[in-house]
Amino acid sequence: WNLSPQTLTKTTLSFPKPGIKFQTHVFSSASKTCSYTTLCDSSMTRRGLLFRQLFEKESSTYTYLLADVSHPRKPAVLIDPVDKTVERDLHLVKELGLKLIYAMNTHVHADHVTGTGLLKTKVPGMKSIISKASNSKADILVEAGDKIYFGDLFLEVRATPGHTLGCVTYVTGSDQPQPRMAFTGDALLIRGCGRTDFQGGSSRQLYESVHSQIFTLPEDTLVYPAHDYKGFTVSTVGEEKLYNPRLTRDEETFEKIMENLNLPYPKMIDVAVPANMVCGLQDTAEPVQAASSN
Ligand SMILES: N[C@@H](CCC(=O)N[C@@H](CSS)C(=O)NCC(=O)O)C(=O)O
Repeated sequence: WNLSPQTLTKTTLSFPKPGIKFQTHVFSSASKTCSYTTLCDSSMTRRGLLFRQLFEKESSTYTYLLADVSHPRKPAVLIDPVDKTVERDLHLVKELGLKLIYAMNTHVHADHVTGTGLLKTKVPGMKSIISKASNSKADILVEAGDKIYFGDLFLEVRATPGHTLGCVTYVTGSDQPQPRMAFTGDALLIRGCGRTDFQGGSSRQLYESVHSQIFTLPEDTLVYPAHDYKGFTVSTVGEEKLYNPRLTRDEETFEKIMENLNLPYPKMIDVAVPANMVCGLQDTAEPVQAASSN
C-alpha cells in the first residue's frame, strides 16, 4: 500500500444521531480503498460530557465549552472566554440548551481581554473563577486540588505557574469520561510553551510545573492549550513528552531557550493585564476562597 497524502480524503458524517460527529478518513491507492473513523476532536459528546473548542482569531485564543448533558439542567462552563466572542459563545450555549454556571480563566491574560466580566453582565447568577495566586478579582478563587463541579462532572485545579505567577491547569477527573482532558492555558502549548518574561514569569518554575503537574498525567490525556499560532488544535501528554522542542530538553537548556525567545510584547498588554486583574469588567461581590473541594 502506498498511502500518499494526495489520495487522502476526509468526510464528516453525522452518525448515528445528530450532534455526535465522526470523521471518516478514506485512503485509496490504485487498486484498493480503506477507511477508518474517528470522533472529531473539536466537538464531541462522551458519556454526558459535551465539549466544544472555539477560536478567537485576532489573539489566536481557544475558548472551551464543557457541559454535563446527562444532568437535567445541563450545567456548563466556559474556559478562557474572550470579550470579542462572548456573543458567539452565548448564542451557542443557548442553542444547545445549556445553563452557563462558571466562566473561568487559566490565568491573567496579557494579549486579550477576558470575556468573563462581560458574561457576568449577561448571565445572571453565573460566577467567575480564577486562581487565588493570580491576585485578581473573581467570584471564586481556586487553589490546587479544588474541584469545580458542573453537574456530575468536575475539573480539578492544578497549579502550573511559570508563564505567570497564578497560572493553573484544569483537568477532567480520573473517573470521568476517558481519555482525560487538560486545559493548560499558556503553561503548555502544542510543541511550545508560554513565554516567561513578564507577569512574574519564571522559566525554572514553568519547567517544574509542566514536568510535575502535566507530564505526570496519563499519556493519552488530551492537551488543550489557550493558544495556537500554527493551526494545531489538540495534542496529548505522550506526544508533548516526546516532541515538545522546549520541554523535552534538560532544565538548563530550557532556561536558555526561554531567555532567547526575543518575542515582542503582546500588543494589548497595557490594556489587557489591568482589565483582566478584575476579570474583564466587573463589579464582584466579595470573593470566596474556592469552588467546591470534595
Ligand atoms: N503577538 C501576540 C502575542 C504572542 C505571544 O507573546 N504569545 C504568548 C501567549 S499570550 S501572552 C506566548 O507565551 N507565546 C509563546 C510563544 O512561544 O509564542 C500579540 O501581540 O498579542
